[in-house]
Formats: sequence, structure tokens, C-alpha cells
Amino acid sequence: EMYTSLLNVKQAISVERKLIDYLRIYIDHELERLEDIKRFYARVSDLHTQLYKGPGTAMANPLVAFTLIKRLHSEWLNVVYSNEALENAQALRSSYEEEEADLPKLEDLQGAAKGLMRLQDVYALQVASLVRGRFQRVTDGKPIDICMPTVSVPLSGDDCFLVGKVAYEQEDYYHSVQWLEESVRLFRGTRGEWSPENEGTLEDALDHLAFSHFKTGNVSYALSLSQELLHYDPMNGRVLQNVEKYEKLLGADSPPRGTGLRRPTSKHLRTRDTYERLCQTQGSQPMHFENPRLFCDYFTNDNPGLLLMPVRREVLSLQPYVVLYHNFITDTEAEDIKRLAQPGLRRSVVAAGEKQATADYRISKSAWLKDSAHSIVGKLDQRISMLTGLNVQHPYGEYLQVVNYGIGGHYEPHFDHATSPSSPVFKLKTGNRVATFMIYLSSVEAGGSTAFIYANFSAPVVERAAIFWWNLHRNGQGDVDTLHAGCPVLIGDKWVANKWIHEYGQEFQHRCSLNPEE
Ligand SMILES: O=C(O)CCC(=O)C(=O)O
Ligand SMILES: [Fe+2]
Repeated sequence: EMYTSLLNVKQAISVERKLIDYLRIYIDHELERLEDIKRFYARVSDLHTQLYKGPGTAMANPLVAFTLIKRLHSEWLNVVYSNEALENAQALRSSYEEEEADLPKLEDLQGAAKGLMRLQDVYALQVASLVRGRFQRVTDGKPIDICMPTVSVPLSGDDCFLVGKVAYEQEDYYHSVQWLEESVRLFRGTRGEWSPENEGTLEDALDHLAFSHFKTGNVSYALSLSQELLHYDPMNGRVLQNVEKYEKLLGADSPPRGTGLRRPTSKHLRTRDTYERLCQTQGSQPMHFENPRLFCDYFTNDNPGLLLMPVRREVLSLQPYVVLYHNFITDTEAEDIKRLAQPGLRRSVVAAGEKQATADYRISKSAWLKDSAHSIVGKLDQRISMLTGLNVQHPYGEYLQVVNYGIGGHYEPHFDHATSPSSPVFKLKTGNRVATFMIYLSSVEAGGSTAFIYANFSAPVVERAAIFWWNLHRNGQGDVDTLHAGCPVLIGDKWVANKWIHEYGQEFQHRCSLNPEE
């Protein structure tokens, strides 16, 4: 699975570099082949201008007659039946096949397409802008750029066709209509131009778009698109039947009315609007100047180890208590952690009953780093321990989980603590996850904030900082206010590291209480 981690996508660049080299070799060989054919053509046609001047006299020469017979007996045959084109193509194919294991699979293509649609939804992006390589949202009737990527590409009719088809196959006509609409528009613009790389055609796009419109109740549009399709493919029986069906529907006493385009509903609908608003903006928690209890300071936690180098602490929220520790990690430490984690990165899982499973609502890869992996890991543990005053030694703290997000990678609203007694969180037999300490190992260009849904704020990715919060009340019960999410990464390569700290082992550090409010 390449699409679930940007690291893997980056590695794919070198695969394409090789393919480019192979294609260059192929083109060179093919050009040489054509040059050879052109030389033969020039030689024979030159000769013929002379021969035509006097065929009789020319053939009187036995050398001329011999070479004519030889050409017609074998030279033409050799040219016409040359294997070179095939050999060149075969060489290209076998080099390509050497890279096949490292090529993305269909699942990657579909995953990447779904990632684009997720970004479209969560950040309210206009498809027409995305197609032009821009990230725009309509505000007050005007498209406004919400970020400017350093590098961008426009999409082709075939690119849009593919995204539309992924939506179509999921019976998600809300997205298929928008993407196929762009596909049809772009294909119409390049009519007649054949591209060897394309999978879809204007006809395919019209076909899928017409049916998507029919499914959303827009029968008259479905009809006109089908008629346009028949113009190119007049004998297509299925389309002829559809046209007949659409005409009948439209001629009926009560023609169907459009249901309009509505986003497919998801099980997270209840929090979806808040989640998306928090991903788009930083939310509306009171600012530090509105609430003096939200402050910044230099923090030592009365720990001698921090006395000479206090940490800049920023209190982000009081309920739940969420703080940001700036410059928690250095650039080199962050790079080391990412490098150490790389070989162990696997598709991230979520708790599904007693087991763990992959899910569309968490798109990333992650790896667990033990302290034994490198001295840095232990050093970070120590630093976390000094700041939080908590015992983070395994099994009171889990191993460090290093996460790299993928295309539109995200983690929809969830709790870090277990909410059911059968959760795999209890496997360590050290109680529930009392606190989360998460380190931002990278920056992102846009998106990727950590959103606290009920607390109504989101923390943007601050490179080198760490965020900390309590998941449980002091009585051990889960704090619902900690419902949080990793927003989809719009532009960038987001890395975080989670340290989950458990209840047991903290008896002398973290006071308990029976008060459910604390
Ligand atoms: O990436 C983020 O901002 C949040 C990640 C998160 O909540 C998690 O990994 O549990
Ligand atoms: Fe989380």
C-alpha cells in the first residue's frame, strides 16, 4: 500500500525515473530503426527516378536487373517483416517488468483518488480549481486560494475520469458527477487527439456521467449527454435503450424530479460539520487574552533536569487540559526518529472489538520504536517523563509509535483511550491510556491539524513541538471531551510520534480522585 504513507509515494519517484530512462532508450532505438528504413526508402526511390527515365535501357544492364530482382526477392521482405520493432518493444517491456513489483497497485490508485475526494470535502475545495492545480474554496461567491503549493500540476480529462470512476463504482454519484463533469469538459477540448497513455475516452466519460445524472434524478441532462454519446457511437445498443428510457420518463405525467447532489452520509455525520470546520480553521476556543488561565510560560516542572533549559509551554485548552511544549525535539532527533522508524512502517490499524484492523478513517503507516532501537528513543522517554512527571517505561508507557500520513492521510475523530473492556489497549495489563504525548516530527504546508471536536479548537502542526493531554478523568473514567482527530494532510508530509501513557505505574505521580469532574 503505497498511498497510505507519503514516504512510499516519494520512493516511487525513483521508479518513474528508471522508467523514463527505459523509454529514452526505446525511443532512441526506434528512431534508429526508422532512420534505417528511411535510408532504404531514399535509396530505392532515388534509383527509381533514374529507372523511369528509360526502363528498357536501364534493365539492359545486368547489374541493374540483378539488383532489382534481389530487392524484390528479399530486401523488401526483410524490411517489411523486420523484427526490430517487436524487439525494441520487448526490451522496453522486460525493463518495465523488472520494476513491476514496485509499481502502485489498483488499490493505491483508488486510495489516492479517495484521498483527493476527502480533501475536496473536508476543505470544501472546488473541483474545477483542483483540475487547474489550484486549491480554492468559494467564499462570498469568489474562489479564494487556501494555499499555494510549491509544485503543482493540472489534471487531464483522463485523470478526472479515473477519480470520477472510483466514485461511480462506490455508487457515490455526488462525487462522480463533479469529477466526470470536468472529465467530459476536458475530453471535449482535446477531441481527436489520441494519447497512448489514456484509459478513458470522451465516450466513456459521457456514459458514466449520463448514468450518474440519471441516478441523482437529473434525467433531462442524462438524456442530452446520452444523445451526445450516440453522436460518436450511434450503434451503441445500451445507450440507445437508455435514451428511450429517459425519453419515456421525461414524457410521463410526473417526470422524476432531481434529488440534487448530496454528499454521501458517513457514520461520523454527527461530528462531521464541527470536524471539518476545525480542520479548515483553528476553531473558536477562547484565546489566551480572553481567558488568562490560558497562558504561556517557561516550564521546568520543578525538575532539576529542566532547570537550565526550561521548555516553552502553551496551554491550549483547560477542559480537556491540553498543552503544547514548543521545541520539544531537535531537527536532527526528529530526522533520526523518522529514519529509525522507516523500515518498520506498516499500515496503521484501529481497535475493532478485541482485534485491530485497517480502516478508511485512519490513513497512515506507523512503526513502534522500543528504547533499545537507539539511545535517542530513551532520551525522549526521559524528557517526556521530566515534563509530565509520569512513568513512561514500558509497560506503563507504550513503545513510541511513529506515524507517517499518506495522500489526504487523516485520522477521523476518535479516543486514544479504550472505551470497551475488551479493547486491545488492556493487553499490557497496565490499565487504560491515561494520557497522550504526541510529538510533531515534521511541518506540513497545509492541513493536518489536530482537532479537538467537543473542545472546539484545533492545534496546527508546529514542527518540533509536542502536544499533551489527559484522556481519563482522575476517577479513571474516559473524558469524552478528548474526542480528537488528525485532519487530512492537504499539502505536505506529516510525521508524528505518539507516546501513550497508562494508568498503572503513576500511583505516586498522578493523584486519583473520586470526583468525576476532575
Ligand atoms: O496526527 C494527529 O494530529 C493526531 C493523531 C492521533 O490522534 C493519533 O495518532 O491517535
Ligand atoms: Fe489520537
